This record gives sequence, C-alpha cells and structure tokens, in this order.
Amino acid sequence: MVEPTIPTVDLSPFLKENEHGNKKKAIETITKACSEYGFFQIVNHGVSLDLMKQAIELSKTFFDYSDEEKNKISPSSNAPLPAGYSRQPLHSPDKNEYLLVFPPGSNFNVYPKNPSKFREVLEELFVQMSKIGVVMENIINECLGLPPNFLKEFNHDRSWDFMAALRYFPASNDENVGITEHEDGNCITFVLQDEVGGLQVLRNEEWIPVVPAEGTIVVNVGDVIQVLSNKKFKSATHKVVRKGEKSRYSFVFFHNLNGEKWVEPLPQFTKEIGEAPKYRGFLYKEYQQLRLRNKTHPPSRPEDVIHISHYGIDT
Ligand SMILES: O=C(O)CCC(=O)C(=O)O
Ligand SMILES: [Fe+2]
Repeated sequence: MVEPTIPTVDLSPFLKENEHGNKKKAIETITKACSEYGFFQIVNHGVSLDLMKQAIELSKTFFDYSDEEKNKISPSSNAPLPAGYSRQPLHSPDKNEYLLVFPPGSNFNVYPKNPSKFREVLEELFVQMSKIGVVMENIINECLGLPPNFLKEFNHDRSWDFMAALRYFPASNDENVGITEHEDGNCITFVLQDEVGGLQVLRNEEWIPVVPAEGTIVVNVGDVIQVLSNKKFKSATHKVVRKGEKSRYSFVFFHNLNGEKWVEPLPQFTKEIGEAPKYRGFLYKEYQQLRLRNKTHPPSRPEDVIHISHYGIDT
C-alpha cells in the first residue's frame, strides 16, 4: 500500500514571466488541498537549496551552545512577539526552543553573534521565504476567485512577518510531544524541515506524516485565510511528534498580517452568496496576543487554549 502523503506542487510556472502552461494544474491541486485540509508542499520555489542546508547546519551549531550563551539574545520586550531566543516554559507540553526574527532591518531583531555567518544566512533566508510568501498569497487569491491583487492590497505591510528557527529535543521514554496539535493563526506558513521528520497533518481524522524531502517546503494555510474565506479554505491542523535520540531542526516562516488589521469573513463568501458569516470580526493583534499567552502561560486544561473558534459564530 502506498503511504498517504500531501500533494506536491511545482511552483516554477509562477516564478517565470509568461508561463501559463502548468499553472492550471497547480491551481487545481492547491484549491483542492486547501478546501479539504489546508496542506501541501512545494518544489522549484526559488529558495536556494544551498541556503536551506546552510541554515539548518548553522542552527544546529547555535542551539548546541550553552544556555548562558543563548540567553544573551533573550527577547526584546516591546515587540509584538518575543524576537530573539526563547525556550518553551517547563510546564508547557511543547518541548522545543527557538530563535524568532522579524524582517531584516526590523528594530525588534536581536541576532546571535555566533556562529558568525548565522545572521547573514537568517536574513537571506527571510528574504527568499518572504518572496514565496507573496507569490503564494497571490496564488491563494486566484484559488479563492478573488479580484486580482485583493489579498496583496489587504495585506500590504510585511513588517509583522516573522521566522522561527526551531530545535525539538529528542523524545524521552514516556513523552514525545514536540508541538501539540494546533492551527496557525497567520495567513500562510512555510516549513523547512531537516531529515529527522515528525511533522504530521490531520486529514479526514487521520494523522499523515509529512515525510522530509530535500529542497521541499511545506505550506499550510492559517486562520486568517480561513476567516476571510468564511471557512472555504481550511486552516490546517498539525503537530510535531519527537523521535528518540536525535534533535529535530526546522525553520518556519509566517506570512503574517499587520496587527491593526480588522479580520472578518469577506462579503464574497457571505452576503454576496447568501451565506451566514461563521466568525465575528476581530482586530488581528488581539488574536495574536491571546495566542502568545497560550504559549507563555499554557493553560492546564486543553479546553482553555484559545483557537480561532473563540471568534466563531454558531450557525
Ligand atoms: O517545526 C515544524 O515543523 C512546525 C512548527 C509549527 O507548527 C509552528 O511553529 O507553528
Ligand atoms: Fe504550526
């Protein structure tokens, strides 16, 4: 039996001028994946393989440093999210540590001095991931049948985008949670994982492993797209399961939204087609704050974790 997996989309037709040929197939695949469960992967996306490999290697070197060394870049406090080095609180079910960066040039950023090339590689990776963020947003715009550039204009400020380098510790004998089951709050997420594996996505109530493949980037739709489309596109449910012995390293790029934006189901998916909105509107930064609290003060009861259902309207 063939192992179930998520679809792979070749992004090259979208990166070249005047190439219409294979776009249709890609649009169909992405529309189907996003309507059902919100996950797919991309190849020929323009992010250099060499850069991806370098980033993973430098990340390994960085996270191997002592806590004292890593804590030198503890988060700057006034940022919308804690930029710099953080570790999940001890009582959190999530067992990972991470380095979070905003776009190169952002005043919030605190970069490690060592390894010496890390900053340059993080900045370059950010720029390249950001480019596919914009390309993918445009593709999703088309998949949703929105007017050209609608999402681009709605989400024109890139300063809230962020990227995390993550390290998941090896599993212990009795416990293997890397990140508990969740959906991402932002617009579109891109994951670059090493060869260890452990990312799983929920499809038809079945957990599907996203098998690592060199050069491949995993894409998932987040809550903002789910709300705007009134749940036409699904925010993907996923988790990371830790393996024994080895640490797992990944980079996650969040194509995000300015916190001052108001988010609510678009008329194209409600009034104009006679459907009731499934969410009430909210200020994006309020939701991002609530989600940050989930992380910094993990509720002891799973039902107290805030999800997008917090803004849900029962229909
Ligand atoms: O590390 C990964 O593969 C996924 C991380 C993730 O789901 C997240 O940070 O939201
Ligand atoms: Fe996630």
